[in-house]
Amino acid sequence: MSFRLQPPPVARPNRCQLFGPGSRPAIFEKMAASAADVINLDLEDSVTPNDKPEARKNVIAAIGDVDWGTKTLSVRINGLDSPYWYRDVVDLLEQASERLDLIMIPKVGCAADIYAVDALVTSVEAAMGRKKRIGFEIIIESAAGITHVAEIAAASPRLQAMSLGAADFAASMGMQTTGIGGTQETYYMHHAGANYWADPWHWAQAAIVAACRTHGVLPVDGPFGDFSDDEGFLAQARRSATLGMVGKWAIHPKQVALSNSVFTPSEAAVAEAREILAAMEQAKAEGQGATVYKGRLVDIASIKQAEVIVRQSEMIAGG
Ligand SMILES: CC(C)(COP(=O)(O)OP(=O)(O)OC[C@H]1O[C@@H](n2cnc3c(N)ncnc32)[C@H](O)[C@@H]1OP(=O)(O)O)[C@@H](O)C(=O)NCCC(=O)NCCSC(=O)C[C@H](O)C(=O)O
Ligand SMILES: [Mg+2]
Repeated sequence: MSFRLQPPPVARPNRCQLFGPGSRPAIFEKMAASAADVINLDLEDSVTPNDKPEARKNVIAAIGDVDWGTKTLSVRINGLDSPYWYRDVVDLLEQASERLDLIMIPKVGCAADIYAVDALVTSVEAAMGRKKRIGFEIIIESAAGITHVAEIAAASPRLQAMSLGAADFAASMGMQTTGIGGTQETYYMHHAGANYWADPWHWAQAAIVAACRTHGVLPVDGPFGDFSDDEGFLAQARRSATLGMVGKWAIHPKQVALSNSVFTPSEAAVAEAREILAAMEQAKAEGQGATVYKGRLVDIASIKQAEVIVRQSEMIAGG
């Protein structure tokens, strides 16, 4: 470990973030009744320009009126390249109840984007005498965003989570696909007459996880567009979890249970992690830094790996 310790991220469950357009208030109660840990009411790309003012009003009313239980409640504002974002921030912080937890900033390209929103949020919060400090979550979904991901992760103490937005990311990168996440038919290796699919999102996810873990931010996988493909969603989510991401978006309610199933450590995984911790306690008592568990090496690093799983499960049980 470096002299600089890796800061822990905020301790709250973030296994699934369920999205819904702010222009569709009929689904807000259904979102609140879902098993998602985080609710994202959208003012950005799922809302047409004509509907933006009405969507803003719907969202502001729903923040106070709907019973969101213990969920983390987030609103995705419009991008800084639009004429809408400042009004989103001002109206939300002047009019919405203190139940609002987070603002999600889309299409972040550099740390200064977050600085700009932070300055406006800080000013309106102070002017309104708001007691609860709003947190931020952001989306990496452009070539600039992934290039500057490390400085973005360090940009504000308000920053709690960072997602990969596969659709805008693919567009910004000029990728030849209209798919949102998951396997891409044309991304494969060919060997001895057979095709082997590779994962075009892997490098961006790994960069996001590294930046987030360095700065104590939760790394989250974004949308999987084909909501009729459960197996495809599960495969994508399992890869993300294996890389260190803590959760995934749902763009349809049927994806919530899938996401929760992947990002909740299984009983077997937790039991094994506890056994590894016990085996290492025993090894320590015998003056050993390493031992054998089920025929494989476990050592001091294994303690940290096992603790990740136990901590996740305890935090989810407590949350
Ligand atoms: C995708 C949808 C438009 C589908 O809506 P619909 O046609 O109504 O679906 P169903 O008929 O299958 O709905 C079944 C029941 O579920 C309710 N419902 C639908 N959607 C939601 C929801 N999001 N939350 C809760 N409940 C929902 C329906 O009302 C039906 O209920 P009932 O009649 O009582 O059975 C729609 O799901 C939708 O709008 N999804 C969210 C879209 C969105 O927010 N997109 C933005 C995020 S993704 C993105 O922005 C890309 C990213 O930035 C990137 O760049 O990668
Ligand atoms: Mg997007």
